[in-house]
Amino acid sequence: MLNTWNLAPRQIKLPYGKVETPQPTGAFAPKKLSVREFSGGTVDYSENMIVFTTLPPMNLDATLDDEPNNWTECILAGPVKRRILSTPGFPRSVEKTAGGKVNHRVRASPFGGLGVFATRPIRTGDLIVAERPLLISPRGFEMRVESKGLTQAERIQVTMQEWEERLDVAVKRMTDENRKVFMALANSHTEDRSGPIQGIVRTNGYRVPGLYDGHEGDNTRAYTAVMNVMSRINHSCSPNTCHRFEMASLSFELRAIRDIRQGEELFYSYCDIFRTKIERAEELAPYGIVCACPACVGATKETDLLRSELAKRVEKIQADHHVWMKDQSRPNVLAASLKLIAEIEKEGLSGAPSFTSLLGMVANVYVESDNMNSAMKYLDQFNNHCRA
Ligand SMILES: C[S@@+](CC[C@H](N)C(=O)[O-])C[C@H]1O[C@@H](n2cnc3c(N)ncnc32)[C@H](O)[C@@H]1O
Repeated sequence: MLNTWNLAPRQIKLPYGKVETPQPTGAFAPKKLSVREFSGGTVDYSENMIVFTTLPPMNLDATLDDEPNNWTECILAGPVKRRILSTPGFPRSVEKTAGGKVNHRVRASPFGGLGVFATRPIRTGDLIVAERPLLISPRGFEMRVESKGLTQAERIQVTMQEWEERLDVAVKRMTDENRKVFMALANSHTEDRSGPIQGIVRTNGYRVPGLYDGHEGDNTRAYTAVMNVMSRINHSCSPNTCHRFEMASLSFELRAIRDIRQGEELFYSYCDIFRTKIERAEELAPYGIVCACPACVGATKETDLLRSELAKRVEKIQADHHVWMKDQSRPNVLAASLKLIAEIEKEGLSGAPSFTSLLGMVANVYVESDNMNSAMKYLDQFNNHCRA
C-alpha cells in the first residue's frame, strides 16, 4: 500500500509535557491520505513515496503457524523496502535462546508500570530475547511546509495529526494479536497532543540501527521500532542489557552485558550514558522520566567525569599498551587497566565497548607475562563481552 505524501527533510522537534496551545481550527484540517494499492512483493518505488507494507510479505490467509517469528508492520520510504528485501538471507529466522528456554517475564516494576525481569540467572553475552518489531515507522516528523497562516505550534500540531492518521493505517493493517499487544503498551505522551498511536511510538520506540533514508547519520531520516517484550524494558543509566538489530531476520536481539541474577530487573539505556547526570536528565525529559537509578541518585563530579572522559582514558591506555607491546622493558598497563575496570564496574558501565578493550589488554599482558590462569579468566570475560 502506498501513500504519495512527499518526504520533506525538515524534522520537527516534538513537544512534550503539558501542551496548552489551542487545537488548530477546522480550516487547517490534516491533509487526507492519497493511497494506492500495490502487490506485497513490489520494490519499484520512487524515493518520495511512503510504503505501508507487512514484512516478511504475508499471504492473506496466513496464520502464526506460517510465520512463527511474527510479522512487522512497516511505514518505509520506497528504497528502504527494496533494501530490506534484498538483504542476503532475508527473511532469516529469529535467533533463539539456548535450548529455547524463556529467561524473562514482564511484571510490575518498582519504577511504576511494567518492567521485564530475569526468571533465571543470565550470563554476560547470553541472549535474553530476539523479536521482530510490531511496527517500524519513520523516526522524524516532517513539517507540513504548505500550511500558511499557521503559527509554528499549530503547524506542528497539524503535522502530528497527519502522522497519527498514517500510523493508524499501519496499526489497522496489523494482525488482531499484534494490534492488541501494541495498543496495550505504555503511553507517556497523553498531554502533549500526540495521538494515541504516536504516544505509544514515542514512549516505546527503539531507533533501528542501519535503517535510514539517504545518508547514514541523518537523524531526520531514521526509523523507530516498537516491540512486544523489549518495549517493556525500563531505563537505567547503568544498564544490564544491550541490543542490536539484524536486518536479515528483521529482528532485535537483547543480550546481557553483565551477569544478571534471577529476579533482577532488566534495563537498557534510553540516553547516552557517557554524559553527565545533567545532560542525561535533559535527554530523558521527553520520555517523562526523572531518572532515579542509583547512578543518578549517587552522581558526583567524579562519576560525571568517569563517564564523559572514559573513552579518552581508554585511548590513552591503549596507546601505552602498544608502546609496551613493542618494548616490554617499559611499564605495562596492568595496574591502570585493572583500576579503570574496577571504576567502570562500580559505576555499572560494563556494557561500554572500551570496557571490552580493557579486558583484552589485561588478558594480553597476562599472556605475555606467562600468567595463563589470569589470562584465561580475562579472556573468558572478554569473549562473553564480545558476544554481547
Ligand atoms: C518503554 S516504556 C517501559 C515500560 C513501561 N514501564 C511499561 O509499563 O510498559 C517507557 C516508559 O516507562 C517509564 N520508565 C522507564 N524507565 C523509567 C525510569 N527509570 N524511571 C521512571 N520511569 C521509567 C516511563 O514512563 C517511560 O516513558
